[in-house]
Amino acid sequence: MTELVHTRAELAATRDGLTGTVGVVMTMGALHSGHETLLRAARERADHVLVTIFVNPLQFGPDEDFNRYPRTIDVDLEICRRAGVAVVFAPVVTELYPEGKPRVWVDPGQLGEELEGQSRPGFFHGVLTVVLKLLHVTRPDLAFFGEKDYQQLTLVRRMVGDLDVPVEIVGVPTVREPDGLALSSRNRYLSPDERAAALSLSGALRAGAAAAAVGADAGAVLAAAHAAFESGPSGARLDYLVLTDSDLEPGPTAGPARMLVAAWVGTTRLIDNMSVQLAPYS
Ligand SMILES: Nc1ncnc2c1ncn2[C@@H]1O[C@H](COP(=O)(O)OP(=O)(O)OP(=O)(O)O)[C@@H](O)[C@H]1O
Ligand SMILES: CC(C)(CO)[C@@H](O)C(=O)[O-]
Ligand code: BAL
Repeated sequence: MTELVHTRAELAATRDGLTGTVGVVMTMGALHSGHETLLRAARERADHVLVTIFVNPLQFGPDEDFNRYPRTIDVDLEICRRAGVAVVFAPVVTELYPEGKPRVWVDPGQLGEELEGQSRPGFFHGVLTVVLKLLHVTRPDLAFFGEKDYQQLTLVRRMVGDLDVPVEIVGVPTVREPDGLALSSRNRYLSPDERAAALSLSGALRAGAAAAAVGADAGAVLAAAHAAFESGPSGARLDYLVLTDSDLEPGPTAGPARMLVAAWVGTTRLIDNMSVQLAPYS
């Protein structure tokens, strides 16, 4: 049975009653198969799975979609029940921020200002602040994050390392539609034409990965990805398309690397990323 709790006091009491290991999956709700994969991964590794559902106002800019973000709590609960989730913590905003915005925030450092942080100023300050708070109130042994939000996963790992937070962070590979589109709650904003245009993101990444697979160097990999984006379905406007090393440090590298893309499709901003293996320097 899945227990739904809304307050920190209820959560603390329920958490105290869980014996064995606890895995947390933090979400903003509007659950889809990507989230279900995280729930399964958590079930496999932990004795109990605790899910948080919270649309965190701190990570939304003034012109972003906080108000229209999909809220589907009944369906979300059913998904959690089917997945064997022990506890769902779904607080209202004032439960986590009783005095409005906190005075003290987590500073994500330089990487927090780049890529997503450059396009969404303050985004990672808001994400890391709420993640740290949710880690404190849920007290998990393990916390599961999707690679779909690769920069977020990287920064959460850095935060728990740099600030000595006693939790293991587990990354879960991106779940995609059969045609390559990464699952995302924001996909439900897309019209049929926009849904087609959204394939430009995964198409670019796949072209880059394919070039790397036949030995292209970093410059050629990036060029192949850009060319695929430009010649892909029309309607997507590129924000960034970059190649970094696996820790998101810039510069072409040999060995494991990461290609990341963000683009606007209509009024919806989508992100995606893929690992690419660059040939060793000869
Ligand atoms: N396709 C996916 N594959 C793997 N993990 C995912 C996928 N989509 C979301 N996640 C992970 O689920 C967790 C909760 O994400 P969130 O609730 O923001 O969903 P989302 O689909 O990323 O939403 P949005 O469209 O707003 O970005 C995050 O760790 C995120 O990386
Ligand atoms: C980690 C998170 C739940 C923090 O609000 C959010 O950024 C998300 O859903 O990826
Ligand atoms: N999926 C990351 C949370 C966000 O885009 O706000």
